[in-house]
Amino acid sequence: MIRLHSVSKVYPAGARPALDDVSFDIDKGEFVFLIGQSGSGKTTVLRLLLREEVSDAGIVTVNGKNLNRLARRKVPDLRRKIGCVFQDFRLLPKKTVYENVAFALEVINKSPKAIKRTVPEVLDLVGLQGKAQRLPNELSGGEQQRVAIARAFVNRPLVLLADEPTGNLDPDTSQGIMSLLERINRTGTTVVMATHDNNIVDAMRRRVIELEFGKVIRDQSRGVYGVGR
Ligand SMILES: Nc1ncnc2c1ncn2[C@@H]1O[C@H](COP(=O)(O)OP(=O)(O)OP(=O)(O)O)[C@@H](O)[C@H]1O
Repeated sequence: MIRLHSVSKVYPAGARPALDDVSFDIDKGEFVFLIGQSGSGKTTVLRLLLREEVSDAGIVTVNGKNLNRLARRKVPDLRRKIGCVFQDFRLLPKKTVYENVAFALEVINKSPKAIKRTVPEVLDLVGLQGKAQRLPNELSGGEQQRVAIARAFVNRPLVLLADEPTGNLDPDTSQGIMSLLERINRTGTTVVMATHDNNIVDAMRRRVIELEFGKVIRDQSRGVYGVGR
């Protein structure tokens, strides 16, 4: 589903490469943690997968497409296959929960009928039944992240990328968000999550890819946060 082959990335203003000869494969349906200190390159990996950045060397492949060669007009198609969740939720503040999720379908021209059917289904899935008419600022952080996940997942993407999704949440709330991501993963969606949260990584025992100064220093199935360095 995802392949990085000898990928390097140097930002124009960057003193050293953000990624330096990084290679790994992620199969369809895997759940992978990307860990590493601040600045180790985790977000850069996610940005390459979304084609927000292009690698300087090596090949990035998503769903069989070489992103280095992907025409600009094909980028929206790629992004439709990838849902994204961030630490800071990024909801539209003046839209309700329902509208935030519906908007993700409106922009890809889904019919009003399909939207009416799908949005309540996905709000149910994330445990927000009954909160559809709330505004984001009327929700807790955990609930806001559930809306963000609903929005990312409503289009049934092949891949869900999550950049520190629990970074602003307390441990209990984080646990709930992780259960939800696991559920989404069980539907067959590949999940790649960048995180600093050692408790979560240790509890989940999923594949761990660790970066340090832009290099992969560990790639372990059923890994924990701090072992194997
Ligand atoms: N737009 C940019 N221009 C210049 N350098 C950048 C840019 N974005 C990131 N970098 C640098 O690239 C390196 C990798 O950054 P990246 O954001 O991928 O790390 P990260 O592991 O996600 O960090 P964090 O955990 O803090 O989010 C860092 O040295 C960072 O300073």
